Amino acid sequence: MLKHPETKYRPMPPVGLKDRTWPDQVISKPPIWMSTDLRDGNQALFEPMDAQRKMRMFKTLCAIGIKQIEVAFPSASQTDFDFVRELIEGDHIPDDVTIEVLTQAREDLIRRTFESLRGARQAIVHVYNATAPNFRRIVFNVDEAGCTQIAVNAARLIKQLAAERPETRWTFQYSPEVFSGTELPFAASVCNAVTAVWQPTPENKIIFNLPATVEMSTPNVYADQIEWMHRHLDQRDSILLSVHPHNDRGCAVAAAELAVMAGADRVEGCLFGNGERTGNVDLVTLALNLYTQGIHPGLDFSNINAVARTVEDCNQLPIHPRHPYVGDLVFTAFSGSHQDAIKKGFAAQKATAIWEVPYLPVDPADLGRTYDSVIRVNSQSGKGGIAYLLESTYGLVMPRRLQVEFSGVVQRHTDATGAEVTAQELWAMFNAEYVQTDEPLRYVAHHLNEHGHEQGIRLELEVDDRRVSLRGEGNGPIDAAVHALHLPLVVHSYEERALGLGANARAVAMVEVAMEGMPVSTFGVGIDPNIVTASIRAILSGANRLLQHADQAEREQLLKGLQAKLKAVA
Ligand SMILES: CC(=O)SCCNC(=O)CCNC(=O)[C@H](O)C(C)(C)COP(=O)(O)OP(=O)(O)OC[C@H]1O[C@@H](n2cnc3c(N)ncnc32)[C@H](O)[C@@H]1OP(=O)(O)O
Ligand SMILES: CC(C)C(=O)C(=O)O
Repeated sequence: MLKHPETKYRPMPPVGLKDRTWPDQVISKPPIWMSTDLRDGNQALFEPMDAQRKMRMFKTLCAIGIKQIEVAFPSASQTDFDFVRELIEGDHIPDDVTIEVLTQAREDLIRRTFESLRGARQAIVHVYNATAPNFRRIVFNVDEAGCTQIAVNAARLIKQLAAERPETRWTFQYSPEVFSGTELPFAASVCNAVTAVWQPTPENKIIFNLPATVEMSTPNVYADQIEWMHRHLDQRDSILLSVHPHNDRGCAVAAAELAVMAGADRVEGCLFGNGERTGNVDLVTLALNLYTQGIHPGLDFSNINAVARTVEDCNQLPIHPRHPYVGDLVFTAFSGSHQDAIKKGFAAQKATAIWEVPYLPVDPADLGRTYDSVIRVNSQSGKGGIAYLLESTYGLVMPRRLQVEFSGVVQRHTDATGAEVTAQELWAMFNAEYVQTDEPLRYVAHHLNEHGHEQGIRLELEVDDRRVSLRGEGNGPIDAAVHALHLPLVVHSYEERALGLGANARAVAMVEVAMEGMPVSTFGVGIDPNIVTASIRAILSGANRLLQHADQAEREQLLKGLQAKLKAVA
């Protein structure tokens, strides 16, 4: 990097449009979308698409609902020429779709381009020449008049060749290439010269496409450039004003949106932002940005993953996992406070039609994406995400204090491994930590009996590998089981819930227990088809976990009553 970049690079001058109106505009309808995936996108690939991939892309674009599709640069290669012929001769073009083709402003190329379009019902012929001063000087070695003449000559030839083929409904399009770096009065004067040749009417409009061939400025400057042209083009009511932003500064989406606010009627771009260098503007992001404002973009991304896989296959380029709306990770929250807010948001969402889930600008389901991947757990996660995964995957609804306790268990694991844990791994950890805790007390069976007003229980356990039978009484089965254990056990809370539905339903009981004389409480969990068995298992789980956390002296003290009982029954 240079210490003094000002010695090598010049800042883009502002347009100085003092009475600009675009900042106050609100986009209330979608622009006309034009896909250039098969042209600008295709020319930017390691390997341009073959005929099959081109056809797959074309059909996908049609299925999404794009009505103008730049299908080729027919004079550039036989593949491109043949593809246009196949579309026309194979009758692959839906009636409401217009194909477009690009050509340089050169006679031989324009003639070849028209040849490729023979027999088309309707077509847009798109011609360009670069108008920026460095192109005039370095590439073409022409002055302004010479540059204008290239455009005018091409416009004349196109008009003439179209008139010779009246069976096709023609639309003409002209791009002053590198508009973003062209002096505005000159850009307008070239366009107006082309208008004078093509003589459009409001019923038979022409298209002027103003490309940010290289994105050179902040998007507000591009918006000023577009508004300036919008005001200075002759016969504006006979012109569709189109933009073609590239993404060199990473602002193409913003530039396109501001350009539409500034008067553009049409946007050219590619799906997921493919295209030369940093890409063309991403049509999917633009469309879904509109959608999240409550404006239907007229494009269908209700199965966005399928579109993404097709585009990746056609382009042989991967889509970034953080790409807006479509990336694998864009509906995923790892961090705890996000997970907590999303979990609460989903619950609150059931009561309202307007989408309000925090952190999610769009309902993933609208794009055919599932909630499964919304919340993922790693060391940045909190109890909300863990609880969400166990609830959404296994139907386990944990009391808040159990969520807090279990998230400590998960946190120790994720801190140690540094890895993400799946819902299946969480469930296994939960079972190992709570449900399968049977040391030193292992449940074998129980038998209930009535003792007057009291509930009696005979509890069959294995204690340190010894089978024992303990009796207790209480005001219910849980109380009776606690008494049977002869442990100084206090039950702080008890919750039971169903896991699953119908014949496969099981009960889950969750108790918070403490030992008298010990400062800590902990949870025990039991799962069983029978609710009483689940509850007794939960008590044993809680007792075992307390005993495991006690030191040797505490453990002996706590087990004193039970040991005495065991001696007595031996
Ligand atoms: C910004 C964009 O994406 S524009 C689209 C760019 N896409 C492509 O270029 C892909 C397709 N193009 C090609 O395959 C080739 O350029 C072809 C087949 C069309 C033409 O190839 P060639 O005849 O070999 O010419 P080449 O591409 O090298 O062009 C150079 C000549 O065309 C002239 N030229 C370039 N663009 C234009 C234009 N838009 N209008 C008029 N003349 C032009 C140049 O000044 C140069 O002229 P010179 O030879 O007299 O100096
Ligand atoms: C031909 C034009 C529209 C182009 O692709 C560009 O300028 O980026």
